[in-house]
Amino acid sequence: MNYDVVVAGGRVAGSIFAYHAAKKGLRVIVAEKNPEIGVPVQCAGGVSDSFFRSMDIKPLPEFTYTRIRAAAINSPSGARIITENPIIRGYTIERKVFDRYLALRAAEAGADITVNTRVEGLLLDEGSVTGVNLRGPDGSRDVRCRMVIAADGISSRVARMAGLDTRFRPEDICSCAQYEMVGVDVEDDMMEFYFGSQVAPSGYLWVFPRGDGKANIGLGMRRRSCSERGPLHYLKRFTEGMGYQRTEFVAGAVPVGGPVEKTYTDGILVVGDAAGQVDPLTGGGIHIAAECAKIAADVSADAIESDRTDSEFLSEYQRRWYDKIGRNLKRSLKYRRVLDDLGDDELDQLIGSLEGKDLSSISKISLLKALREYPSIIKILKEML
Ligand SMILES: Cc1cc2nc3c(=O)[nH]c(=O)nc-3n(C[C@H](O)[C@H](O)[C@H](O)COP(=O)(O)OP(=O)(O)OC[C@H]3O[C@@H](n4cnc5c(N)ncnc54)[C@H](O)[C@@H]3O)c2cc1C
Repeated sequence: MNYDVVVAGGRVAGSIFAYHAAKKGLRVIVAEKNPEIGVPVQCAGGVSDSFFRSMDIKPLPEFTYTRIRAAAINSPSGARIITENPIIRGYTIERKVFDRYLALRAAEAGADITVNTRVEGLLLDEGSVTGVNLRGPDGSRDVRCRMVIAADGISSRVARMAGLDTRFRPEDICSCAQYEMVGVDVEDDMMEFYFGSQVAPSGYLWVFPRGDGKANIGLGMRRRSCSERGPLHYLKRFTEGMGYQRTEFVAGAVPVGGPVEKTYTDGILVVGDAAGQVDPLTGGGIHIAAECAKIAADVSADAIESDRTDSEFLSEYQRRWYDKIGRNLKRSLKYRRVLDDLGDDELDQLIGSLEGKDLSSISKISLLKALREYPSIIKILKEML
């Protein structure tokens, strides 16, 4: 069968693209190389209310664990700020179930889904995509299509096959390690974040509750040299002696250097982690991947309807997603770089000076006033605010 679009990758970006494209009447097939959608998990599962609102998805009990209302930020020496800012509100979710839910939703909208099937190559005619080569359990087959969506995760091979540069510099990749643990003493509605060179150098450690004493405890860090210890070392150190039981281990990498320069070319759009569409400060990518996938579906439908799958027409995708989230990603990258330069003492000063204050209502001026004894922190905040 011929398709309008072949999607490489069947997680958040791929399935949300497929859902919206199929709804618009496109013939779509999603090829996922793993035998099961959403497995292995590579996520802590924190998702904001705004994701569910903007994607018109109900936070169903089958994939949500706990309702999140607050976040605690812990400094190296133990100072602690708690924020109940509405942007924190959301859920912890089970990605295994959630990713499968998204794929089924796409299938119900009319997309074909095939697992255990890898996009192995692109079929090109004078530089334009005319199809893909798929490799699955029954061998290899060519599928004709008019467009390909590279939703194949960090450092997308599929986009690189089309000549796009989707590589990230090693210092812009956050390596993560996470345990699912039981018997954890954590409040069900609060995410905990820990900073400092002893806990997570050039990154942070998280504790995301899953209810009934279960939690995802993980950390992400950018390694600046090969001799530096990796995230697993710090994760073991943090959790050792706490008496919690480990029930799952997750490892993964997140691109945190901002998006790749070009996310389209003739017949191809790049979406999600593949395009570096991740918040560089938090490493959160679910909401951003989803927004960009929706935009990609709109542009693909227009391109196919007007028989214009050339690079010039598809540049509209980059313009639209950049308009929507480009500025936020740039600002987050700037914040991340500022935080990179903070030593433990400055983190202590910054977090300590805000302890006990209501962060959701604090104004920029009162924040700067409260910090007047710390000129170095004021300098940092002025860059951030
Ligand atoms: C440890 C960790 C914790 C995280 N926690 C959070 C969090 O709490 N909240 C949040 O918002 N974000 C979080 N993220 C980031 C988030 O998981 C990603 O941004 C998001 O999953 C990106 O989705 P995606 O669909 O773009 O890519 P991916 O999830 O990487 O999916 C790509 C898919 O493509 C498939 N694939 C690859 N190559 C091919 C091919 N050639 N053919 C077919 N299929 C292929 C892969 O098997 C995979 O299923 C976390 C990431 C990590 C590593």
